[in-house]
Amino acid sequence: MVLHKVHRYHDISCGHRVYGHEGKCRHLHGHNYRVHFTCVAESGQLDTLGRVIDFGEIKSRLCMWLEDNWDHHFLMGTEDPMLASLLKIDPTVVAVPFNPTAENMAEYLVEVVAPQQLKGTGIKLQSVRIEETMKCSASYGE
Ligand SMILES: Nc1nc2c(c(=O)[nH]1)N=C([C@H](O)[C@H](O)COP(=O)(O)OP(=O)(O)OP(=O)(O)O)CN2
Repeated sequence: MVLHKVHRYHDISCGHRVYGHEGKCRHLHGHNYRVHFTCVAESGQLDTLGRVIDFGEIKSRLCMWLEDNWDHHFLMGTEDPMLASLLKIDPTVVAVPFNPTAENMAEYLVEVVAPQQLKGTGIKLQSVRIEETMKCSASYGE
């Protein structure tokens, strides 16, 4: 099937640690993440103006979710034993239902966040790619 794809990225800064990591990533640290969103529509399914979705809608529905929920927050998995102590120190720590690797963050954005944020638009978020550093990224999607 031939698809139209539109892309937009957004930059956020987050703290995290990878609980159980064999090396230095088990320590508290942070990244300047670049999150790439890709939305799709089938050929013939563009809106009356010829768009998959307006770029501004990706910004307001997906990029702003990142800005409001993850940017300048510390992401910590609910299974992480340090979560309770950290929440006492800073209640803005965000408890996420996964170990916050780039892979799990991308999957959560596609499977949980996008269906809520794009509800009513008929648009599907096909994939997310997260650059954790300029050298390393993970993607999830079709
Ligand atoms: N598949 C994944 N591997 C790793 C993840 C991840 O999300 N998915 N995350 C990390 C850490 O968060 C770590 O901070 C990044 O690791 P690494 O690239 O090793 O660290 P640097 O960018 O500092 O790389 P150097 O070139 O060694 O300085 C680890 N792995």
